[in-house]
Amino acid sequence: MRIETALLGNKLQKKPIIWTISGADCSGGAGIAADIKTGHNLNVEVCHLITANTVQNSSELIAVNPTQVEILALQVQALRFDKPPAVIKIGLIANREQINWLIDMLSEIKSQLPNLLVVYDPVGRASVGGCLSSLPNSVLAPLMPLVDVITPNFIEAKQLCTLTTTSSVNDTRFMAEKILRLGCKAVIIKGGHNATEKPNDNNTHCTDVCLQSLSPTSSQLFTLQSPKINTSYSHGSGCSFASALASFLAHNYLLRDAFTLTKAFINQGLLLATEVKNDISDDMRDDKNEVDRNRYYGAFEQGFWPSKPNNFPIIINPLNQKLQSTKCFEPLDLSEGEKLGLYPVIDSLAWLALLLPLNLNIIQLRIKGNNIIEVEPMIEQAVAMARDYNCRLFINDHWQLAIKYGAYGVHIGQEDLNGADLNAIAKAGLRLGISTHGCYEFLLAKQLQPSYLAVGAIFPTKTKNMTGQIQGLENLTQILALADTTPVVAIGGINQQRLDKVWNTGVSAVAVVTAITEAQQPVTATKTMQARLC
Ligand SMILES: Cc1ncc(COP(=O)(O)OP(=O)(O)O)c(N)n1
Ligand SMILES: Cc1nc(C(=O)O)sc1CCOP(=O)(O)O
Ligand SMILES: [Mg+2]
Repeated sequence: MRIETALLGNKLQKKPIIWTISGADCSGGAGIAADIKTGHNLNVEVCHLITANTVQNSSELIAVNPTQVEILALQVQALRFDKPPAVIKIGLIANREQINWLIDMLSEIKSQLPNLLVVYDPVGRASVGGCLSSLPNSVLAPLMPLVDVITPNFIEAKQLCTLTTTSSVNDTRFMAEKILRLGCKAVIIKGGHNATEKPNDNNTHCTDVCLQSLSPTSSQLFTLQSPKINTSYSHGSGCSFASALASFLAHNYLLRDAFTLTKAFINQGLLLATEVKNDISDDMRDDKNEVDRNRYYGAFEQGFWPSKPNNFPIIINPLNQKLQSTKCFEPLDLSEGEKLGLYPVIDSLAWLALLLPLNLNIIQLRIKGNNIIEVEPMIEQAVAMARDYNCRLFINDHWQLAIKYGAYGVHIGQEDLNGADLNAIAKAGLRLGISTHGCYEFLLAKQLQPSYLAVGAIFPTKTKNMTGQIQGLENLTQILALADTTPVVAIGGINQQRLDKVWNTGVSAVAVVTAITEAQQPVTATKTMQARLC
C-alpha cells in the first residue's frame, strides 16, 4: 500500500527514483559521484548505497574499503517504502558477502516491484589501474537472472565469457550471446575509448552492441557507432553510461531508445570536455601546463538531456547496407517552409471519394487485407481517382501494387521494412514514408533518407495496439530536434482537442484515422482540422 502511494507521488512529481549501489570515488570522477551527477542532470532522483569507500586519485587506486552488508541492509530498509526505485543500478560489488546480500535483496524486492529493472555495470578494474573487485564468474552467476541489462566494456565482456583478456576472439555478437546465456535479459558491450578494447573499429570509431533477449530462443541486436572522441576527461564515463541508461529506463524508454540516448549522453559529455580545452585562447596557453593538461585524467563531464543531432550515434543495421547504392527517395515537392497539414488515413474508396475534393495535401489509403483479388482493383482505382486532384496519395503496405499503378508514394511500417524492396521503390520514383516509434527507429529510418518520417503513437489509440510505444508530446519534440530537413508526421490518438498541441511542436503533418472516420460529420471535422493547420 505504501509502495503504491509513494509511486503515485513519484509519478505526480514526474521524477522517477533510481537507486545506485556502488563505490565512492574520492576523486569525484567515477562511482557514486558519476551516478549522482548523471541522474541529477537527467531528471531522476538518485538514492545512493555505498558499497565501498575507495581511496584513489587521477593516477592510482590506493585502497578499497568495503561497507558492511548490515549497513547496506539498513539503508534498503530505510528507503524501500519511502523511495521505491524504478531502476536499481549496481556498480562495484566489493566482496562475496555483498554479492550474497544483493542476490537475496534483489530477489525479494523484485517480487514486490514487478516493473523494477536492474542495470549492472560489472566494475572490475579501475580505469586508473588496480583491482576494484575480483569476484569470479561462479560467484556472480546467481546474480545474473536478476539483472535486466549488464553493461561490460570489451575487457569485462571477455572476462564474463571466460575468455582471457588476450584471447583473439573479437566477435562482439558472439560474446554478447554467451553473456545472455548467463541468464541476464540484455547485454550492452561498450566499445570504449581504448584502442585495445575495440579491435574492429580501426581506432577511429566506437561501436557499442546491445543484445536483448526476446524469448528463450530469440534475441534482437542493436548496434550503435560514433566517431572516437579524444579527451582526457573521461574518468567515470563507464559508470555514467550505466547510470544514464538506468535514468532513461526509469523515464520509461524502451531499451533500444534508452541505449541510443545513453550513447548520445556519453558522446555529448566527451565532446563537452574537448570544447572546454579548445576554448583556452592561445595567449593563455602555457606550454608546460598544456602538457600536464593533456596528461591529466579528469572527471567525465555530465551534460544535460542530449538533443543535438551530432551527439547521436549512427545506427548500424543491415537495412542501411542494403540501400547504400540506391538513389534517394523523391522528396515531397513542398516549397520552402510549406507544410503538409492534415493527413487523413482511410481504408476505402468511399472515404477517398469523400475527402479528395477537400483540397488536402496528402491522403493515405490503408487497406488491412491481404486478398490481392480485392486489394489490387482498389489500389488501381484509388491512384486513378487521385490523379484528378492535386493531392499526394500514399499507399500503406502494398508497395508492389503502388509501384505497378504509379501511386505518388508508399508508407511502410517497421515490421515491413526488411521485406520491402526499397531499391525498387526508389527506382520507380515513388516517395517513401516510414513509421517510427522512438529515437532509435527514427535515426535508423532517417539514414534511409525517406520522403517523410512518421512518429507515433503520440497518444493512446484504439485504432491499433501501440502498447509500450506511446511517445507523448515531449518525446515528439525531442525526436523532431533530430529530423534536420526531413518532414515529420505525427500519428496516434490525435483528435480535435489535441490537434493544436501536436501542431505547435512543429511537425509537417498530423495524421488521423478516427478523428475523421468516427466524427459525426466527417467532412466538417476534416475541414475544421485542416483549417487549423495552416
Ligand atoms: C502517417 C502514418 N504513420 C504511421 C502509420 C503506421 O504504419 P505501419 O507501422 O505500417 O502500421 P499500419 O498502418 O500498417 O498498421 C501509418 N499508416 N501512417
Ligand atoms: C495506424 C497507426 N499507426 C500508428 C503508429 O504509431 O505507427 S498509430 C496508428 C493509429 C492512428 O489512428 P487514430 O488516429 O485513430 O489514433
Ligand atoms: Mg503498414
